[in-house]
Amino acid sequence: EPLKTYSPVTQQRLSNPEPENWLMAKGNYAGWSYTPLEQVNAGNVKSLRPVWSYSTGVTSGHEAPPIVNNGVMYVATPYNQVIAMDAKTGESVWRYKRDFPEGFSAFHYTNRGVALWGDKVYVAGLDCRLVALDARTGKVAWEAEVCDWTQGAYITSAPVAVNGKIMIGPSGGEFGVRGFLKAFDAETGKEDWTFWAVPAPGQPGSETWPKEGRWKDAWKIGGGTMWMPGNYDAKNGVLYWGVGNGSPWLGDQRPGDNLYVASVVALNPADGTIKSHFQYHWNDSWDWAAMNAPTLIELDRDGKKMPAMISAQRNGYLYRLGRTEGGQISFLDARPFVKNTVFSSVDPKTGRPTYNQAGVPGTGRAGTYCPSVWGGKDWPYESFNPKTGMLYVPFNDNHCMTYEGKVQERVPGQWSAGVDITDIKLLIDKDVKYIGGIQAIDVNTNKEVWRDTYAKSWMWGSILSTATDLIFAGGTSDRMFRAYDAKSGKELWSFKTNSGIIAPPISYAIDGKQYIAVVSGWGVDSALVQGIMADEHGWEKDVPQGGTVWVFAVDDDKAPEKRAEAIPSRR
Ligand SMILES: O=C(O)c1cc(C(=O)O)c2c(n1)C(=O)C(=O)c1cc(C(=O)O)[nH]c1-2
Repeated sequence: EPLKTYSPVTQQRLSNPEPENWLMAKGNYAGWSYTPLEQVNAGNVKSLRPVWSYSTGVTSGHEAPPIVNNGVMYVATPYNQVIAMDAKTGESVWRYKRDFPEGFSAFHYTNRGVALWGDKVYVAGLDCRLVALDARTGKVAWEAEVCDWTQGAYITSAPVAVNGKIMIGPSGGEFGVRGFLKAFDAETGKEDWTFWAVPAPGQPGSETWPKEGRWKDAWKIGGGTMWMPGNYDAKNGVLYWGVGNGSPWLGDQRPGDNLYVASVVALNPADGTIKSHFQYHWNDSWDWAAMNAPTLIELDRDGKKMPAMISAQRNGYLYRLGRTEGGQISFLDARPFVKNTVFSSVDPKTGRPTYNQAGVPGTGRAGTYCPSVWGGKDWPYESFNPKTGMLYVPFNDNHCMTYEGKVQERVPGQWSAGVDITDIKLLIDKDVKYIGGIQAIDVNTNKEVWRDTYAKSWMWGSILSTATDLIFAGGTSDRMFRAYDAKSGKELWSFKTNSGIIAPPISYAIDGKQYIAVVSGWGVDSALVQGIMADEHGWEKDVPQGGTVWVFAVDDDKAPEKRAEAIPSRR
C-alpha cells in the first residue's frame, strides 16, 4: 500500500536533527548515534518490551539501522532489499528487491543502510549499483553504476546525502581496488565528482607511493577503500571521511607512507577536493583500515569550546584531532585503548608512530602483531553523548595475529591481499578472560570511566546513547540486546533476540511515544570470527541467523495528548 503523504527530506532537516526521527545512519551528521528523546529512562527501562517485530526473510549479516521519517521506517537488508514499514504498527508499506547479475559473487554479504533526500530513498548494493527509490512506492527512480564488481569492488556502505548530492564509496581493499568516494546528483543520478583515495602520479600525495622499480604501479591497486559513511560538519561545509587499508596488505610491496591509506580526509562536498588529511599510521601492513570517520565533538580547552574529533581506530589507538572552519585537521593526542604491540612510540607533535619491526609482516617475512586484522574496533559505531561528555566505544582486546606475505599477482575479481585467509593465524591466549566489551571514555580528560567486558564473545555491536543517560547495545554472540547506565556501566535491562545483533540501535517517536529499534541478524565477520573461536577455543558456534526488526517501548499509561507534550516536535 503506497504512502499517501510523505515529508520530503531537506538539508535543513538533515542539519538540525528532529528528536522524533532518525534520518541517517548515525542519527546526525556529527556521527553521534545519540537520541535526545527522554521518555525511556533508567527508572522505566526495566519495563521496555517489544511492541512489534518484522522478519526480513533474509539471512547473512544485517548491519543496517532502521531509518525513520515521520512514521515510516526503511530497513535495508543483505541481498539488495529495502523494506518500508509503518513505524508505529509494523505493517508493510512496500518492499524493493533486486537480483544479483549472473555469475555475481562478493565478499561481505551485508548492507549498512539507506540515505534519505527529497522524496527518495537511496541504497547501494554489493553489485556496485546505487539506486534511488520513490519513498512512497518503492519504485526505482534511477540507477547508477558506482564501481565494477567484476574487478572485485562491492558496496556495503550506507550512502550519505549532503546538499542534494548522494555520496558513496565501494569496498574491495582485499581485491586490489583503488579506493574512492563518488557523489551523484540526488534528483537525476548523474555522476558529479570522484575523490580518489590514492592519488595518481602528479597529484598531491603521489610522492608517498613508489615512482619507479618493481612496485611503480602499486598506486593503481593501492586499496584505501572508503567503505563506511563519513561525517559532515554542516556549519562549515566540510566532509570528514575515513580511508581503509593498503592493498595488498604488505607495506613492503608499496614502499612509502601511502597517502591517503589509513587516514581521515577533509573534503569539500561541492567538488570532492581535499582540504587536509591526517594519517593514523604510515605504510599500513596490518589491514588496519581507518574507514571509520572520527566523531565530531567540541572539547573544553582553557574555558573555551574547541572544535575537535575523536576516534577509536582499528589500530588500537584513540585519537583526538582538532578541526577548523576551513577543514584543517590537526593532531592533538593519541593513546592505546587496547593492546597495540607495533607502535613503539607516537610522536607527540605529529602523531606519527614508530614501529617495532617484529610486528610488521612483510613479503616472505612473518610479523606478529596485536590487535589482529579486526582491530581494536572494527566498523560498528561508537556513540557520543553530549550530556555525559562521554564516548562509548565497542572494542575488542586481547587478540593478535601472525602472517607472512607473498606476491600475489592481481587477478581482477579475486582476493589479492598478499596472504590467503587460510594463512593468517589468529593468536589468542588459551585462558583469555575477555575479548569484546564497551569502554566509556570522558572526551575531555581522555580517561576511561568504565568498561564492561564479555567473557565469551567478541563485540560486534554499535552503541546508541540517550539524553536520559542510557546506552543500548547488542553485538554479542548470546543474542542479547542490552541497556546500561551510561554513567556507571551497570546493566539495567536485557532482551534475547532471534539472532546476534550487529546492526546499530536507533530511537524515534510517534504520537508522543518513544521507540527503541534494532535489527537482529548475525553474519559476515562476526560469524567468521565466532567460528574460529568455536573451533579453537570451544566458544558457542551456532548463533542462529536470519534478520528481524525489533521495536521496543516502555509501559506508559499516559493519554496520547499528554505524551505529545512530553516529546515536543520541531515542526
Ligand atoms: O577493505 C575493504 O574494502 C573492506 C570492506 C569491508 C566491508 O565492506 O564490509 C570490510 C573490511 N574491509 C574489513 O576489513 C573488515 O574487517 C570488515 C568487517 C565487516 C563486517 O561487515 O563485519 N566488513 C568488513
